[in-house]
Amino acid sequence: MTTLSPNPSEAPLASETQIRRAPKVLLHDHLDGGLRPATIVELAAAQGYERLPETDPERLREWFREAADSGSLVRYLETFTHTCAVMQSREALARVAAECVEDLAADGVVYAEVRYAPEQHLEGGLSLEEVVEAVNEGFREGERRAAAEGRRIRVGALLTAMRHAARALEIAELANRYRDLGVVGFDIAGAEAGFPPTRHLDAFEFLKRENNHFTIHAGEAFGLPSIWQALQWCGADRLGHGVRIIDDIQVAEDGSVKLGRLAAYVRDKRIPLELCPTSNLQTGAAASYAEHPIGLLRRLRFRATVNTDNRLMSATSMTGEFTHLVRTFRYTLDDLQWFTVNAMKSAFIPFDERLAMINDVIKPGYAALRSEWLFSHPVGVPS
Ligand SMILES: O=c1[nH]cnc2c1ncn2[C@@H]1O[C@H](CO)[C@@H](O)[C@H]1O
Ligand SMILES: [Zn+2]
Repeated sequence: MTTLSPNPSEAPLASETQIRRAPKVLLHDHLDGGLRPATIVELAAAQGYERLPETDPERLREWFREAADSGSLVRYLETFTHTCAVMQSREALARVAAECVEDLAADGVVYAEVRYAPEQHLEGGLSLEEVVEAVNEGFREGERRAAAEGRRIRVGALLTAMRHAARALEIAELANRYRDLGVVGFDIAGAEAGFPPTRHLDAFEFLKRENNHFTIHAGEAFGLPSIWQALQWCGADRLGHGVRIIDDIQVAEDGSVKLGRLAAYVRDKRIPLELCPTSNLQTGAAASYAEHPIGLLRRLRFRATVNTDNRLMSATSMTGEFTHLVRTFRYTLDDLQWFTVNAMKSAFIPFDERLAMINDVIKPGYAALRSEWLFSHPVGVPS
């Protein structure tokens, strides 16, 4: 008896090599959370920054992972002092941005929205505009280097305002000014508890009047009220994390599920959730991969996406995140394609470009991987 196709109920799990080669889309990645450790060490030495906790790149890599693994978002965020410290000149910003794109392309990411807070890069005397232009220049350089290596990637910038500060309107205006110049949207980040998104209502109202796009970090360290405000007061297009929407979902002992009004709204309106599993384990938003709400949210068909958040602090990559999920939830290539298409549908670039990415890049990429088993054995011989 020959097998015509893999039994769907036993579809093979994606291997790590397949996952790396699969086209991936990343919506939530911080530029200042993804530096190469060797670059931090070099930039610090060149700039005379003497406060790095380690000067050996491998020890520094480990220091970031450990320091970020505290169970608290506030402690996690303290580690960014060192990355931001070395990102204060045009050259440093362009270099970090170019390397970011190269690293994402090598990981098989075909489209990414990378965010950073321009207001955190002014200590060397740059203006907000110069910061944005330096990062854009780096992104374009990274795309060219990736193309020269035979890798295709497109990267858009999201400008973040820090929620404890008071510059959100200014940063939103900056995002709007650079809208057709490499910046695709706006975000707020930083410590969540005590800094509700409604503090920055003027920025969100401005962007809505301009028909512009924004996401809001909400429902990570703080729960449903933060998600509710981000959506119903501020009008966010997407939720950065949003993982705590789980607090509004009840699963009974017989397995039946009841959604509260907010969770139902999020699912019905197809609000994208920028989930970042490893980051959530570090900040205490989830106890383990197995208990991470992404399993349930995927089953309930929320618009769930998979993201890295901070590749340095979380010692991760898109391949790493997908690999953890495949091992934990036994996801197949079909599941990974589902997350990827969800992410591409939720990107802030124009609809026709999203559609072309889905139909001409993502689906053919997964189809090629899925069909490999056909060519792994001679005709007439059972696989
Ligand atoms: O998971 C997160 N939650 C909230 N804020 C974050 C997270 N990761 C990074 N940042 C903050 O965003 C700034 C701009 O990139 C970073 O400097 C960090 O303070
Ligand atoms: Zn984040």
